[in-house]
Amino acid sequence: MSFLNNTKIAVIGGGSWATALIKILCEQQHIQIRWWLRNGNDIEHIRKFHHNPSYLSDVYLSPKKVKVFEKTKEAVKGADFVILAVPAAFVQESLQDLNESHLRGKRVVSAIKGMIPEENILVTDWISEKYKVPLNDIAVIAGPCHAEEVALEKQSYLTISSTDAGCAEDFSKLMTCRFVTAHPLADLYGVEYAAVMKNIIALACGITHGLGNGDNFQAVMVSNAMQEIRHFVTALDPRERQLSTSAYLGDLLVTAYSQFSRNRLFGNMIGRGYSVKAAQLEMKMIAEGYYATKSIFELNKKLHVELPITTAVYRILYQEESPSLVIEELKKVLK
Ligand SMILES: NC(=O)c1ccc[n+]([C@@H]2O[C@H](COP(=O)([O-])OP(=O)(O)OC[C@H]3O[C@@H](n4cnc5c(N)ncnc54)[C@H](O)[C@@H]3O)[C@@H](O)[C@H]2O)c1
Ligand SMILES: O=P(O)(O)OC[C@H](O)CO
Repeated sequence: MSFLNNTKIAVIGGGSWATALIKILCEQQHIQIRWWLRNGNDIEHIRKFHHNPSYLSDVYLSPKKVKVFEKTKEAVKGADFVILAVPAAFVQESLQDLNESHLRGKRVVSAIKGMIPEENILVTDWISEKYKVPLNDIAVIAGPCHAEEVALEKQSYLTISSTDAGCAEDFSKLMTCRFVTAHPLADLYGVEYAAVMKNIIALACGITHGLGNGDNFQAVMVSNAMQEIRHFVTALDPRERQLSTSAYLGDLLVTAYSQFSRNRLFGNMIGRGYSVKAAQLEMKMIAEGYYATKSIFELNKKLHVELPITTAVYRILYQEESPSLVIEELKKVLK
């Protein structure tokens, strides 16, 4: 019997990505999914009707495979893998009832493309420091993949990155199904930082589009962004990496250009004149790039890497500078 049979997976989070990941996992024949959501009404609804009423409500969630829990402690009980799929800003609050013992012996997979705000550290580092999970038992899910397209069963690709090849390979098998191909990769930090930074770039693309700039300028910004990502990631973790592959460039492209991108949508509202508060209130979904901008900007105070796009977004979001003036200045430094 392969390890895929009867694998128990806890999923933490009730948003679109958690729902999409559960849909992918439900493609495995013998699997037990233990799902924690914070919203009690959603829990009731899923138990009764087998759909998440708040996100991707068309997705059927097989009751034979999916059990829903009110408490995180219950959800992680006996799990082989624990997937974290809440926005980074809420991960501490979501896991507050857990201690080291609850995650002992389990592999933890972060599906989060963000950093812990205030601490400015990667989610994987936070998990390994706070819960003493060995780094080799930690992985991240990356790649150009929107939950909305998973719901529609559109062919998608994921990258599972870990410092441990076995951990990445095992989890890739669980994530591969009729409409998803998952590949393992051994670049935990590179993949995770690139995923955080692409959200800032998508926000910048949204801002410039909202201001009336076109595809020509966006193409220049995306290509400059790859340099920005390369320099920053290399300063933190120097090594050979193929940044033109889907885990890095692919993810940046889908976020920068897709109609489904939360970060681009959020930026677009800012470009059209919304305040940060108004844009956040208007969106039911979370734009990770808002928090990431501050974390990367703060982290860079020690590294001093040239980050013109991130700096421009920081000035607009956190220093309330005029989007049009900041983007006009940015145009002078991009090549
Ligand atoms: N949606 C995607 O296509 C996609 C793809 C890849 C990665 N991700 C990543 O997955 C993570 C989750 O994003 P998502 O798209 O599922 O989010 P979402 O915007 O669809 O849903 C918002 C989530 O935030 C939770 N939330 C909102 N306010 C909260 C609060 N005050 N306290 C605690 N939780 C709160 C909601 O319960 C819900 O789980 C993010 O890091 C995102 O970058 C998303
Ligand atoms: O494109 P966004 O801003 O919705 O982010 C979602 C995912 O990170 C895409 O891979």
